[in-house]
Amino acid sequence: MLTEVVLASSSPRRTELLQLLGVLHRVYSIPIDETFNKDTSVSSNVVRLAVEKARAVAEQVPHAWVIGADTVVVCDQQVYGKPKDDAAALDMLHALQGREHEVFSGVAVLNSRTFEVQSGFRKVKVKMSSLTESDMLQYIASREPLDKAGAYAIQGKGARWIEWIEGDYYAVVGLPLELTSRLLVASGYIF
Ligand SMILES: Cc1cn([C@H]2C[C@H](O)[C@@H](COP(=O)(O)OP(=O)(O)OP(=O)(O)O)O2)c(=O)[nH]c1=O
Repeated sequence: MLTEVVLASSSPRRTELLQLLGVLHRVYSIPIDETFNKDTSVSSNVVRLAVEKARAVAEQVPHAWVIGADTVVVCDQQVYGKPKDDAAALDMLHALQGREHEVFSGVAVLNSRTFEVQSGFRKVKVKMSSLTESDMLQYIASREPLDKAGAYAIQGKGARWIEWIEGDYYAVVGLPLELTSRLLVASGYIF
């Protein structure tokens, strides 16, 4: 019998999104090495990292559904995670502005009693409008880009420059909710 849901994430957005579903949970995050493996696809990397985040927590928490997730932005075969500083954020915004790119979000639900895993990913196309140099510098000065993959937040001030998306909005924010619900149900969670 599993007794609780644990979100293995330090992202305040992910806990807010999980709350939208009405899934009571606590947050417990253990940092892992998030280095991408260049020999495998982006989708398999985000799924692997989601599983690793969940597994690290599952080792400490018995009898839980442990949820892990990972989100990256891809443009021109370049993979963008969270920028390490302002200069990296500026480089990312330069690369993405005026272009279409893809957001990949992997999710894993791990049963910490059996270590059985349900996992998957969502890919979303996003079109960002053109930004001036001053738009980018002002946006970085707001600090919003610093903890976001691709250096923007669709759910924040970055929304000013999102022309359209094709796919699950919640996957861009960091937790695809339809997929997460499906994985929870497949793991025996009852809504
Ligand atoms: C593209 C985009 C990303 N993001 C966020 C979602 C994720 O929090 C972050 C990507 O980094 P992740 O490494 O996926 O997650 P994290 O470091 O924030 O949290 P943890 O690893 O502990 O789970 O970027 C947005 O909030 N809005 C957006 O529009």
